[in-house]
Amino acid sequence: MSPLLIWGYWRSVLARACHPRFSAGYCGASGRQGCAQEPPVGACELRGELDRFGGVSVRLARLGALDRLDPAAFLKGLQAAIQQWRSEGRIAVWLHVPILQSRFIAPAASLGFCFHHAESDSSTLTLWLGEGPSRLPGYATHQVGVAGAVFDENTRKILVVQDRNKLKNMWKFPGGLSEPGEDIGDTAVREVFEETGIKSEFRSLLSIRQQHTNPGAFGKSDMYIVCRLKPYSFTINFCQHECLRCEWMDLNDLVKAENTTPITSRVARLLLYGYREGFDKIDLTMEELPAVYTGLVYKLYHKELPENYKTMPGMD
Ligand SMILES: NC(=O)C1=CN([C@@H]2O[C@H](COP(=O)(O)OP(=O)(O)OC[C@H]3O[C@@H](n4cnc5c(N)ncnc54)[C@H](O)[C@@H]3O)[C@@H](O)[C@H]2O)C=CC1
Ligand SMILES: [Mg+2]
Repeated sequence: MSPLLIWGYWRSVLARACHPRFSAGYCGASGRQGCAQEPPVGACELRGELDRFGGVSVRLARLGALDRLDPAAFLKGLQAAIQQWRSEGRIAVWLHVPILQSRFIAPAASLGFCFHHAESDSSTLTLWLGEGPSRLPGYATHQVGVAGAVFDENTRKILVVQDRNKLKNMWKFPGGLSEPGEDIGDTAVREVFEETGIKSEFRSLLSIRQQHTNPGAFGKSDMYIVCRLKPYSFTINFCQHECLRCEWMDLNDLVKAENTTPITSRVARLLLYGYREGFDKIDLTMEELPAVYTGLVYKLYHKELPENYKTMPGMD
């Protein structure tokens, strides 16, 4: 296909996207106009989608002939489409760009698009078309780190490490960054095992620290959560890449230690309190509950609620 023909093809795709039919239905929607009613074949996968807030989502991966379209032609097409979307009262455009078609990012940016977020194989740009400042939600704002305070009640020992590659050698709890879709407790158990070789199980959540403009979080905010874990193996086999030292330390010694971080020292005191007065004083325990609308489940963490309070209909 000549560049002109390709452009003609793509323009017709955009025209289809801009056509009132576009605003009346969208691919995959259980609405008035399903894909089956939309000639020609393939048109529905080439169209943008209208979201429930009045924004338009355009997925370049679905526009096949785009492989051979040059950025200047894309710029013109996008300009015309934006004009159309404005006239239709659309509030925003979401442009999803596969990494191999990143040459379209600069033309989009020249029309006012900004990065919203990127995944490993694509980026998403947005353009606000509505009144006033953008009301589009931002992307992820925090990195989540989780540490495991592995405490052995029988010996009163707590598992601590010193990180390699740190300027100061401070005792701290083993831990690391949560992976996408990973439960907090699972992160703690996994990181403890990877860094120390100790097997453990989740007991409770003890503390949450929130810190902004964290250098370790690429300047974003950091949420650092410490969990109480119960060990069921005791032989240390620590990771030489990540840790310099690892040991079972008497909890009292950690409370008194000077070469430790403030958060470790505070959580050590919390554990000592729980050990002496009962862990129910310090534990936020976890329960899995069903999400009302999505059919998914979630984990809820809070102080233990007595059984009769869980089921009681109300209070006078
Ligand atoms: N107060 C405390 O006791 C401390 C809390 N934290 C918190 O722990 C969480 C992160 O835990 P980590 O143990 O750091 O994560 P992690 O256990 O997932 O380890 C990160 C790994 O990535 C490596 N790494 C980091 N940046 C790198 C780079 N630019 N190039 C190559 N390798 C790199 C590190 O050497 C380490 O091996 C965060 O939430 C942080 O705020 C971290 C240190 C101390
Ligand atoms: Mg770590």
